[in-house]
Amino acid sequence: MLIAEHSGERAILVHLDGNAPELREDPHEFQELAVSAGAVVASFVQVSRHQPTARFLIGSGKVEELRQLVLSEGADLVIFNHALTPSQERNLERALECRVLDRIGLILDIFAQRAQTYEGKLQVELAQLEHISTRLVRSRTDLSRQQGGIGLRGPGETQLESDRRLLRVRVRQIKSRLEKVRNQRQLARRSRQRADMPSISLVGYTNTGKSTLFNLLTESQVYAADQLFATLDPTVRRVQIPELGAVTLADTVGFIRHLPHKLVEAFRATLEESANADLLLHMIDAQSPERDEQIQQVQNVLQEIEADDVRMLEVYNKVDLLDNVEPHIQRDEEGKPIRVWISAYKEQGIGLLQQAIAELLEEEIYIVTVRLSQQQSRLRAKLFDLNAVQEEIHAEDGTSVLKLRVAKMELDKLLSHEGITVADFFAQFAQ
Ligand SMILES: Nc1nc2c(ncn2[C@@H]2O[C@H](COP(=O)(O)OP(=O)(O)OP(=O)(O)O)[C@@H](O)[C@H]2O)c(=O)[nH]1
Ligand SMILES: [Mg+2]
Repeated sequence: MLIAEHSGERAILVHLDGNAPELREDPHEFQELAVSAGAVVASFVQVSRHQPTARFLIGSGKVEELRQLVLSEGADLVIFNHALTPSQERNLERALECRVLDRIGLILDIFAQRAQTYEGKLQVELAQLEHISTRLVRSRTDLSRQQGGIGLRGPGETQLESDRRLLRVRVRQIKSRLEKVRNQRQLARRSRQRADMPSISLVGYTNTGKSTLFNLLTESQVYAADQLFATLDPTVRRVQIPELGAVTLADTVGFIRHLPHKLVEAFRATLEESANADLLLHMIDAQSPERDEQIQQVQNVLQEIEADDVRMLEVYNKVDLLDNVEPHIQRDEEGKPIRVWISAYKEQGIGLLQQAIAELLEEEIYIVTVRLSQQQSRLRAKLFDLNAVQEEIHAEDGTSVLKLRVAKMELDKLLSHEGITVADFFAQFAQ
């Protein structure tokens, strides 16, 4: 299943044209996926087939053509740009005498190659095992039907039984390990929240430039490349936004259309970081011919992970490749930034982006200096409990001057417990 082990394998790509929704994949993206997995494209075959067949997905005449092509090209594997059922995959492998991979297997393979962290690796392995296990179950049914079942509990089936048992054990093991890692990550997230820094998550279709922007803003060196799914593991860094202060910025895995459901499941936990962010930066490749479709795909996934109600700023990237578009901020009727046009690569419009981020997040936090007397020691203690105090200066007259930076919601809650309105608090204490 893994292409990784022998990168540079020669692959024949098969893409079906058709009207059915599951056939509406992008042939260009398919090539990029295959290359991202390390395959050498020996041949690209476009098959027009309005009614995919159950046995092979494609017609048997086409299967024969493909078999010839496998021979003449000396191909190592044939990759389909669509989901194959386990039995289609097996029928094709037999007929073509060659390894066959479907779209899900291909994406899983790329994920397996890219995963860096312990958690990422576990997630991919889980998705792969689950992908394999459906295939094992089906082959057992096929086998018993073929052999009539009676007296045929031969070694084949025993092997399958024990394979399945091993799979189940491994799946359980991975799930419990994942649970542990996730608990740790949640703790880390809580402590970030306690530090009371607004959090920003970069989301978007794969290859739109998220990591390029991340590196630029955080002055770090996350892997950015002209490959699909260059980033798999979320990276979180602290960065200073002028006019705003410190925030956390997370780079995340890129999305893709028809992301296999198993993978959305597997990466749910990491993507959920995005659902907890104060602001999403939705990176968009402004010059992609597939731009609108990609935006829609990302919206769908955001909905699935329940992050669609998080405040969002669209970042139209790669303006350097567009004619007649300069970096700028687009605003809604109320004047709120909704879209920023930039080039992360050429470092154009970055100041505008930071400005738009500051404007959007400023609404969420108070940054204010207050002077409290000794009578307000209780209030002072509560502000410290909230981690709202960035700096304290004790004045000679016994008052203390506090530099506050606090989420609006949290301060509102605290003050209402204390029986003070926000307006009164500012009127009495703000400097
Ligand atoms: N021309 C141009 N290319 C860009 C720009 N920003 C990024 N790129 C290129 O786009 C490609 C993808 O960039 P990445 O930053 O890896 O994209 P990503 O969104 O992190 O991709 P995944 O991690 O795969 O989701 C790289 O080749 C970048 O050099 C830009 O503003 N202009
Ligand atoms: Mg990336």
